[in-house]
Amino acid sequence: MTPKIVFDNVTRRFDLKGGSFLALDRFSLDVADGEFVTVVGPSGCGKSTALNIAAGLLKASGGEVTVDGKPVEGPGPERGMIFQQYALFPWLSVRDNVEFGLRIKGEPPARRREIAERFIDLVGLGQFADALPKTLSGGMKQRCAIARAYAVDPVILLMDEPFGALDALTRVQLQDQLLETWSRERRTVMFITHDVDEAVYLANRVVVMAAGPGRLQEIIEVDLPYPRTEEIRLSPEFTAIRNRVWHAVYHQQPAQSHG
Ligand SMILES: Nc1ncnc2c1ncn2[C@@H]1O[C@H](COP(=O)(O)OP(=O)(O)OP(=O)(O)O)[C@@H](O)[C@H]1O
Repeated sequence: MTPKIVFDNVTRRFDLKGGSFLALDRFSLDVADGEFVTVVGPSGCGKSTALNIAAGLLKASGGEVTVDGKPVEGPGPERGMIFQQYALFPWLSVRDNVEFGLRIKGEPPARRREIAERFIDLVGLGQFADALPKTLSGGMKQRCAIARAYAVDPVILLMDEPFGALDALTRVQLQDQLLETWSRERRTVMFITHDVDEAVYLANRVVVMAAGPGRLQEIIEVDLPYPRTEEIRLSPEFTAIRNRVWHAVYHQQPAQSHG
């Protein structure tokens, strides 16, 4: 089967005074349709750079990203992006935030409302549909951002540390909610995190990156069944995979020099 997203030797340099900085060096990865891939690695290893190139927010200096075989040339409605900072419109209610993308898509009002309600319920914000973002907790805002991203029906979700700013309990709840939504509304997900447990708990595969320059280090299969549960999280099998990922992230060899 053709992969959904292909990173083919993607390189990104940033211009600096007196030269350039290699942020991502020949990064290659295939993400299958419906797959949940998490990306971990030390700060500065190019995780966001890679994701932003796939989102079409940043251009590659070399190589390319394709989605369904077509080169990414800019943002597109089939790719939804969720950031750590919730990026909600503060003057719009939860419902209007979720409806926003549908409005741009040209959905008629009744249909917008119906879709928005479904996703607001799905993330457990049914009672807060009329609330403004400033009255919500961080976790609720992030659930609203997830509902908004899902509502426009992107086949791909690109998530950059979406739970990074949340407390541990809310984080675990949102992980379960995201997996539940993912299993119902099957999407291809690429999810950046600094949290090794989160990376293993969510993923089919964990992509470990290395810094200096940013590159692919190792891909680790997570051979654990879905639905993921607390039992799985506490199982020796989970711990074994977590330890492998931990080792790959925290005991990296320096890059081999290449001309
Ligand atoms: N616009 C830019 N100009 C110059 N350098 C940049 C720019 N954006 C990113 N970089 C550099 O590229 C490298 C990779 O950045 P990136 O944000 O992709 O890393 P990351 O792995 O997502 O890091 P973190 O985990 O800290 O968020 C970093 O060293 C960063 O300083």
